[in-house]
Amino acid sequence: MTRIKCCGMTRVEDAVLAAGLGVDAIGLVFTARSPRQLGLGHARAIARALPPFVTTVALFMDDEAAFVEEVVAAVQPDLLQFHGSETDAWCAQFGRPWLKAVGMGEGMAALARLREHPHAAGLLLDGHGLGQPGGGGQAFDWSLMPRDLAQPLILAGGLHAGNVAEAIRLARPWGVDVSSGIESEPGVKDPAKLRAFVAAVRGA
Ligand SMILES: O=C(O)c1ccccc1N[C@@H]1O[C@H](COP(=O)(O)O)[C@@H](O)[C@H]1O
Repeated sequence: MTRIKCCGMTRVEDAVLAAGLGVDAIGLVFTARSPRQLGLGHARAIARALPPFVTTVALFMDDEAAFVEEVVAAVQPDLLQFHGSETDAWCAQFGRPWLKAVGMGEGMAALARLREHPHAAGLLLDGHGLGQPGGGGQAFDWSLMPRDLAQPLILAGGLHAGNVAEAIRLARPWGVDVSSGIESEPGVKDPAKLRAFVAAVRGA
């Protein structure tokens, strides 16, 4: 069964709906390089509204270590997600499991970077280019998804209800991650798109 993460949640009701639909993980964005950035109190309210067995993921992009620690202390996320140029050793300092996002915008040239994060709990392959933020609905060539890495691979970038089944068929990921593909505008999730996305993954 393909796991589902819905990222960039900004409203309690959207996160609770996603959990009720069986979504496995909810992403909360803390980097200032996003229109979905949350304050600590807001993020805590969303995290506390979630039922057991739903993973909360805190997303950062080249943020200061002190800021990451502040978020960890206040929100107690289950998993961290790093989207910038963070090294394997830097990501390890928080004593929490993490996902390392790698932008696949450069195609084959990006594949080598996937091997630079052996201690990440999983690798998230996103459609953006090197140094660019995600969350913009940019897909990559799914046939580039490697088959020889030990870590779970999460497919992200430009997914929506209309293409996710084909993406799963081609890339065979451990999980999928979606943000803008279930929104009506940046940061505002659309319940109908969310339902359709979950149904498409379950039907794949
Ligand atoms: O969501 C954001 O605003 C964001 C900002 C900076 C880095 C990553 C971000 N989101 C991540 O981008 C991917 C794909 O998003 P989309 O589905 O293409 O809109 C996803 O992993 C989000 O976690």
